[in-house]
Amino acid sequence: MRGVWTPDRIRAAEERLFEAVAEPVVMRRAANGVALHVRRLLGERAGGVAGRHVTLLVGAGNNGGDALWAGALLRGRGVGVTAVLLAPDRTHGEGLRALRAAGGRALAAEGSSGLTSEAVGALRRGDVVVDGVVGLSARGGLRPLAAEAVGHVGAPVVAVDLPSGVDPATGLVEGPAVSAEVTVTFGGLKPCHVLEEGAARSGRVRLVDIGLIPYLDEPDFTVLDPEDAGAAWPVPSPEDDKYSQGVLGVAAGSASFPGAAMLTAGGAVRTASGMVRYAGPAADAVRESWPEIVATGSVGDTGRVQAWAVGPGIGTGSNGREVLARVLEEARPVVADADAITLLARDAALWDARDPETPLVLTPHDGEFARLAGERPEDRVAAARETARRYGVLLLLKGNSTVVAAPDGRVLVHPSGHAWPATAGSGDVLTGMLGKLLAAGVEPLRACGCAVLVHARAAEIAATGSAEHGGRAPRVGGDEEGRAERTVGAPIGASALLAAVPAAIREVRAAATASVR
Ligand SMILES: NC(=O)C1=CN([C@@H]2O[C@H](COP(=O)(O)OP(=O)(O)OC[C@H]3O[C@@H](n4cnc5c(N)ncnc54)[C@H](OP(=O)(O)O)[C@@H]3O)[C@@H](O)[C@H]2O)[C@@H](O)CC1
Ligand SMILES: [K+]
Repeated sequence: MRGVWTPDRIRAAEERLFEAVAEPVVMRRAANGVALHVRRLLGERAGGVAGRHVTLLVGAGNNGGDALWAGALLRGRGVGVTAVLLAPDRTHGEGLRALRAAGGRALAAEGSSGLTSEAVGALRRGDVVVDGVVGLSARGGLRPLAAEAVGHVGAPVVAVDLPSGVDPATGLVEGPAVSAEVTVTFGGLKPCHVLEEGAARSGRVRLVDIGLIPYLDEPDFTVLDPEDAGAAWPVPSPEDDKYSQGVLGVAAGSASFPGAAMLTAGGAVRTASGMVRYAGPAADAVRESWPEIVATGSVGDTGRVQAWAVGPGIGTGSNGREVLARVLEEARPVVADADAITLLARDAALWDARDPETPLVLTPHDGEFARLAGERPEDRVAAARETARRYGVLLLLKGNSTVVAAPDGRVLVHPSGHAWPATAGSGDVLTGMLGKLLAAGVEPLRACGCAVLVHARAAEIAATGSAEHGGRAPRVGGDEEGRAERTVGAPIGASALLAAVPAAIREVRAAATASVR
């Protein structure tokens, strides 16, 4: 599990650190980390370090200072280094002196009409480009000269702290921005590394210890790693029977639209052993697809369950409303998706059926969220947190970066880095998976985080066939640590995702086992 801190809180921790350790010492630590990861990337992409060429794109602040110091260190390893200075009269003085003393070159980016041809040549020549344009103090989209320079970068980029052009606090991008192969950040992750377009633009994020950790407070939110999901995933113990592992009730689909029922129920069956009961008009179709499910026609006939998954395909008319009200009255943990969210958004009386002490998880995409909150989410973390608090629910806001907020203010984010789950019926599978984790007694916020992570990984496995490669996706360029965007894949449907859920579970469980060795 990794913490994520807002830029303001990182800065506050930095202030406390600087009372104990001189600022230039901290900057040298940061630059050491940058130089290390540049060397690694040169090894991967240029086949070695000495004799290769690195271009630094340097802005006016300390972010540029980090890049210049890293350049000086790289000179010491025989790397040719050219710094392109976007603001020569405001460049970090000590960093520039260090680079020049080490034999690096520096040139002004701007000529009489935009970028000089020398600057363009340097940006094109680098085997790796270091992005030191702007870091934590970034405001708005890239300035025109910086934007023009970024447009000429063709080589793989190591971003210092964050990819320039990405808003540090939200991950949103306005106009041109750097797409990094590797982002080297300091002390703690920032929201831009895991949210919105920033997550994909950050590439592989590498955290460097600059001595900040003791000065950081509680993180603003956290990111689960595969080993966290693996450690929490329920598996039967020798004392277990089918009931003790948690029984899930599924109320989804209709006679004319049985697909939602089959996918939701399937998500539950593939997630954990134990038992799944189905209640609704698609009982025959569900029995046929999933003979292990006990299927009945209505919620009232279902028998005891430990949790409910309700909503996909139940409709938003009176039948759907009745099903949802009946499920809520049982005072068991509930995951409510799709039509159930629409019903809850427009019918305040439905909330009266709910026991406020019992966990209720809502899993909206942005459109459904707008029905609940009155507007589409902009700052997704703040929006999810506020809506979770207002309704007293766990709010799982689906998207490329999925945000899960608990009513007590805790937030988990899952940056999937790929969009393979964006396929019809995929949300139904997630609802079933999450319901089964709730039925098994997994703490609700963690259950949400685990379900989202495994669901996203299952989609990736289905799209790329990566489970056939020993659990690792085949990567373009042979980079085993590369991110999902560089994975070769083919579009999938939700049934393929569902079929890959066990492989994804095995993978996270293997990661958990490896991490305790
Ligand atoms: N404190 C420390 O010792 C440590 C700090 N560390 C490092 O320092 C970084 C923070 O440094 P920082 O605060 O100096 O600001 P920084 O992000 O470099 O940018 C400021 C300049 O950029 C400009 N600018 C703004 N927006 C822009 C845009 N959209 N497009 C283009 N330009 C834009 C703005 O220009 P102005 O508005 O003045 O014209 C301003 O002058 C942090 O990310 C980390 O790398 C590490 O070494 C650890 C120790
Ligand atoms: K940067």
